[in-house]
Amino acid sequence: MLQLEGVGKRFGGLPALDGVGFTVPKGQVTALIGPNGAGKSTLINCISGVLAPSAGSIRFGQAELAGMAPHHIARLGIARTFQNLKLFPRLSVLDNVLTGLTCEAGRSMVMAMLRLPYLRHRERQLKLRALEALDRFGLADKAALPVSILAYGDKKRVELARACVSTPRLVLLDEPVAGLNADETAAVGEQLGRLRREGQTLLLVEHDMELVMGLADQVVVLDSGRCIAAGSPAEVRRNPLVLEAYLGKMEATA
Ligand SMILES: Nc1ncnc2c1ncn2[C@@H]1O[C@H](COP(=O)(O)OP(=O)(O)OP(=O)(O)O)[C@@H](O)[C@H]1O
Repeated sequence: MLQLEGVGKRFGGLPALDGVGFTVPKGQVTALIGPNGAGKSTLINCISGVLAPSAGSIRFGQAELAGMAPHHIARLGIARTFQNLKLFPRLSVLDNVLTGLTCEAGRSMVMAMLRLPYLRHRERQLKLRALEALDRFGLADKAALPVSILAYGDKKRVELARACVSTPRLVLLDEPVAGLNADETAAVGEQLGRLRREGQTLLLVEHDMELVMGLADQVVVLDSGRCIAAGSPAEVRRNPLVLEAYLGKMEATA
């Protein structure tokens, strides 16, 4: 579904990504792991169009994503969450989730000004979908609240609902449980597990190894901008390069 080949990204001459290549198969969960500064967020930003890669190819079906604008990439069916939340603090929870449907709603802006009955019906449909998405992530009772008053864990779930509301072909998740307590992590893990069972293709960046190992079909390991391993969770877990580069470091700091 998503195919990366030789992806590179330089910041002021320094390589953050160097020749990264792997495939994200349809209907599977691919986890991207690696120590701090390995280049995981940079890669997610290159795939979603926030950054243009300096080299290589990122193919999504027939489309080449490298250098494409984020809104074009979103329109192809790729949604994402952010490591540092990017919600609209002045909007309600429901309206934040509705922004995940702008690709579908935007086309009818001019018609919306005409207040045609069809459009009022369409608006209701979009609201219903947003409410359904909130319900799936256990937030239906908070729909009308300003998002700014929500606890951090709830805000993370609003981002997930916004990413999933458009039923995207691929969801990119940048550290969905970072900063959550054990109960909140378990709840999000359960919700991601449900998405997986429903056949949602996910590319997940996460430091929580328990979540990664329980959820991923394939694990890709980055270290200093390079892909050093890829395989099933069991294969990656016993790969000496990974143990040295990543898990070893974690144990050393534990
Ligand atoms: N906008 C930027 N300008 C300059 N350097 C950057 C920029 N963004 C990232 N980098 C550098 O690129 C490298 C990769 O960073 P990145 O945030 O992608 O790593 P990461 O694997 O996501 O780390 P973490 O797990 O801590 O989030 C780091 O050395 C970082 O300092």
